[in-house]
Amino acid sequence: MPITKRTPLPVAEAVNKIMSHIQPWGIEKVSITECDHRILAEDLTATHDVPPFNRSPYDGFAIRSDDTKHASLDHPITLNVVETIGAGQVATLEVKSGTTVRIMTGAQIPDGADAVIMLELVKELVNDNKNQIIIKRTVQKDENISFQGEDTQNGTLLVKAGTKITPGIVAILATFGYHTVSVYKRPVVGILSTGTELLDVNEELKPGKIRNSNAYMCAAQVRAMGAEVKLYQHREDNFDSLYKSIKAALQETDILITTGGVSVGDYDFLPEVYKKLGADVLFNKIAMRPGSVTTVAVYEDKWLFGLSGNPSACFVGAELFVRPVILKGMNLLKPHCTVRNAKLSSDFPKPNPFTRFVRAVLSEVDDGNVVTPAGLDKSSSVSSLVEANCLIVLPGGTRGWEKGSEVGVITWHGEGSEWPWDHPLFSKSSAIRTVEKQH
Ligand SMILES: Nc1nc2c(c(=O)[nH]1)N[C@H]1C(S)=C(S)[C@@H](COP(=O)(O)OP(=O)(O)OC[C@H]3O[C@@H](n4cnc5c(N)ncnc54)[C@H](O)[C@@H]3O)O[C@H]1N2
Ligand code: MOO
Ligand SMILES: [Mg+2]
Repeated sequence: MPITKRTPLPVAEAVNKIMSHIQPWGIEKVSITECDHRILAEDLTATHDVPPFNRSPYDGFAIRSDDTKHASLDHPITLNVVETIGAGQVATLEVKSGTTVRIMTGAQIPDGADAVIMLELVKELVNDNKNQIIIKRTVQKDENISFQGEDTQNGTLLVKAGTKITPGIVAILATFGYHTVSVYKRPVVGILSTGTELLDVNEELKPGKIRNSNAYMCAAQVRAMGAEVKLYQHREDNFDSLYKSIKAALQETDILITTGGVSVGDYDFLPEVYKKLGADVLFNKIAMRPGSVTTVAVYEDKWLFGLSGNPSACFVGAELFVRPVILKGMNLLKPHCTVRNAKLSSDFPKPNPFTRFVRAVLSEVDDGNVVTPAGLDKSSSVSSLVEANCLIVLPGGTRGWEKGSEVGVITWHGEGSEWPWDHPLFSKSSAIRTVEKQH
């Protein structure tokens, strides 16, 4: 018989419990071509100045500015072109008074030169078989020179460990010669859906059956979190087969997410599976909606997430609880969902005995953020997940919220947050009337 008596834990305590069990996933070296979106396990410090030498930002002529001191429309000056260099070439001659080196963008400024004049601003001619230029204006010392170190100086800390690698960071890696880089390992996350009613995506509907959407949804969420997914064939609600499949999956995964079978029904076998495994169940009831039956357990050095079978509850469980385990284990500085504040665009009249996470659409308007509940607010809803880009967080013990209320919002987009739960995000409104908390 399933365990029917459960004590709901406040969300903050549930997240806290999880955080105190997280171990780092370890470090590995990966190639610069394979490091996108990975989390840096080392600080990136400039190992030389950028640019490493003074260079020309234009196609033009490297000159001595002093030569142009008296140049004007009425008194043009003439310089002899002694050499031509492109980027990657270094001049062999020094620029002496009366001479110039034709220089292309990116080439090192030749010795003797202290300025560059653009091609368009000179007149070129050949005189007596010699290439010459005529300049009709003065050029200041240091004009049009990109100086060594003006971008970055040797020794500057550019990116801290714990940062997600972006294309810009890849440019930094390449600039400083990192063909491999230390990153945090990605945990292998197994996903195994349970339910006799489940069909695979390629199967036709049959009476009483539905297609398994949770596994594919969770896989997409987990990949977006940067972990590796191992998708298992869904299983029927049969204790022996579930126990065997879960035990086997735990051999090859760091985290095993199951969906469904975690509540108190006759065919909800996950609680018994945890028992037989001897897993340490951190909690099996949370004071939240949806996803109140979300169960998290640790077994040896593995994690078991028993997410609800209801699609929206499953989605919320993954964002709230799986996300920080994956990301904190990679030492990401901000492993939780991003936190925002917004104004509610319409009444939300439902009472909230538990903290409620309402799927919603957050949009920025001129005078701040506005948030609108998305679609059917039932934990079984799948359609409300289409538009939703955030969850409104409504504290437990309230009877409903009026349009215009300031509410806290969390979103899986954005930079993440360090710890969204230790201060109330939430939400002031004259509309709140508190109710007795129900368990
Ligand atoms: N007497 C009680 N009944 C229920 C309680 C309770 O406290 N007492 N809790 C309810 C809540 S809240 C939720 S949420 C669900 C959770 O149920 P389970 O996690 O045990 O999930 P199942 O029973 O297997 O399925 C629930 C629902 O979701 C559908 N489902 C399951 N797997 C998938 C999938 N992979 N893809 C799409 N849809 C899936 C399933 O067909 C059911 O409709 O329990 C309530 N009951
Ligand atoms: O766990 Mo249920 O999703 O609270 O409805
Ligand atoms: Mg059930």
